[in-house]
Amino acid sequence: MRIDDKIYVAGHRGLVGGAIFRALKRSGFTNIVARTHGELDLTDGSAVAQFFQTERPKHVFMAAARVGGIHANSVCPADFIRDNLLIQTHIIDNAWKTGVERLMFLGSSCVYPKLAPQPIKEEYLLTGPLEGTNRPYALAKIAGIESCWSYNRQYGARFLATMPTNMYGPGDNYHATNSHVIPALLRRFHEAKLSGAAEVVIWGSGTPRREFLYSDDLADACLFLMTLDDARYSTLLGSRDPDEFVPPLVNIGYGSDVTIRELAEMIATVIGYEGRLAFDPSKPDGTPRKLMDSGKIAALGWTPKVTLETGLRRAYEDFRASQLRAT
Ligand SMILES: NC(=O)C1=CN([C@@H]2O[C@H](COP(=O)(O)OP(=O)(O)OC[C@H]3O[C@@H](n4cnc5c(N)ncnc54)[C@H](OP(=O)(O)O)[C@@H]3O)[C@@H](O)[C@H]2O)C=CC1
Ligand SMILES: C[C@H]1O[C@H](OP(=O)(O)OP(=O)(O)OC[C@H]2O[C@@H](n3cnc4c(=O)[nH]c(N)nc43)[C@H](O)[C@@H]2O)[C@@H](O)[C@@H](O)C1=O
Repeated sequence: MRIDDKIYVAGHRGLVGGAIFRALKRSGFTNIVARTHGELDLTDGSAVAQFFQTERPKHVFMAAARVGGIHANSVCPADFIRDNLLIQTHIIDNAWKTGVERLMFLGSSCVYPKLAPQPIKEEYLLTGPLEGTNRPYALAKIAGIESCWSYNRQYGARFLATMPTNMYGPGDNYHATNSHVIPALLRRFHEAKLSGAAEVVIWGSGTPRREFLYSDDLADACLFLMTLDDARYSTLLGSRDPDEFVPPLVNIGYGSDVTIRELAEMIATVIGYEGRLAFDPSKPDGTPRKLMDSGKIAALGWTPKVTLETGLRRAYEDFRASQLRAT
């Protein structure tokens, strides 16, 4: 990627797309194109075709998707599989048709089997059943990986799929029920502190383990991969032989995980909440553990910088700023 190449960031107002957009600006990239959801609905195939024909970006970061936490995935499975299949199919196909040179598709660690051995290596994809709450979303993401691989094999495209772990950071979705665990608990503990509530209820048993990566670190990893020299980038693009199971896939994780109880305790400390923690077993736990093996990207020279404690403090500042903006 050269500094003046035209780069399209899909989903640039989201958690991840926003971080990628900021990282590109910080790194001096001058020709970034972006559209809000209102300006370009990526589920509309002809609008997407028109956009690519007109703008002709050279590189694409695909951070637009229907995204949500365990509850949103459980109650809207049709929306998650439909929108994600449509968005990614339209972008990938039009990127190929208009000669995009490098494209990064963002999947998620939920593509791996529910009971995959830990830490999860890229090669564990499709080796076992998926977790139920997010199977439709995960299957769409697996189709995205297979699409990148298929376009690489059939058309010589150079599309790469990255699988980030659970993320958090500035601009997150702080909705009380549809969000991921970190933004949800930042809100809940903050409100409990303000109201003097004696306890905060946390969904599930508190025993599932999760690996959390700060969004600016993920953006840094995405730029790192997209700016690799051709020789090293080419090693990531998957096997030419469909029987050799090497998809164009790279895990991006933090390197260690915590239980949801430990996470809640950290958030309580960051916020200064001193009441009790209660657990609600009627809510789903989801996958028991999904710690990824990020050895492939580490071997290329990338590691994360922001610790979970620092990231949680920054995320809480962002939550408070978002509250002030809303008043
Ligand atoms: N957050 C996480 O923990 C993780 C995220 N990921 C992946 O990272 C990527 C980005 O996720 P994240 O930033 O968290 O999600 P967000 O919900 O924060 O952002 C998604 C963005 O996509 C846009 N978008 C959604 N639907 C459409 C559409 N039909 N047309 C145009 N734009 C659309 C949204 O716009 P609007 O809000 O206006 O609808 C929003 O800007 C996704 O591919 C996700 O799977 C992977 C692992 C973990
Ligand atoms: C990124 C990832 O995000 C989702 O998968 P998930 O890892 O289960 O993410 P989550 O953040 O929603 O929950 C993590 C854990 O935390 C517990 N938990 C406690 N209290 C709250 C709570 O208040 N909200 C939420 N959301 N979870 C809570 C919750 O019960 C679960 O055990 C998928 O959509 C999937 O598609 C995906 O890719």
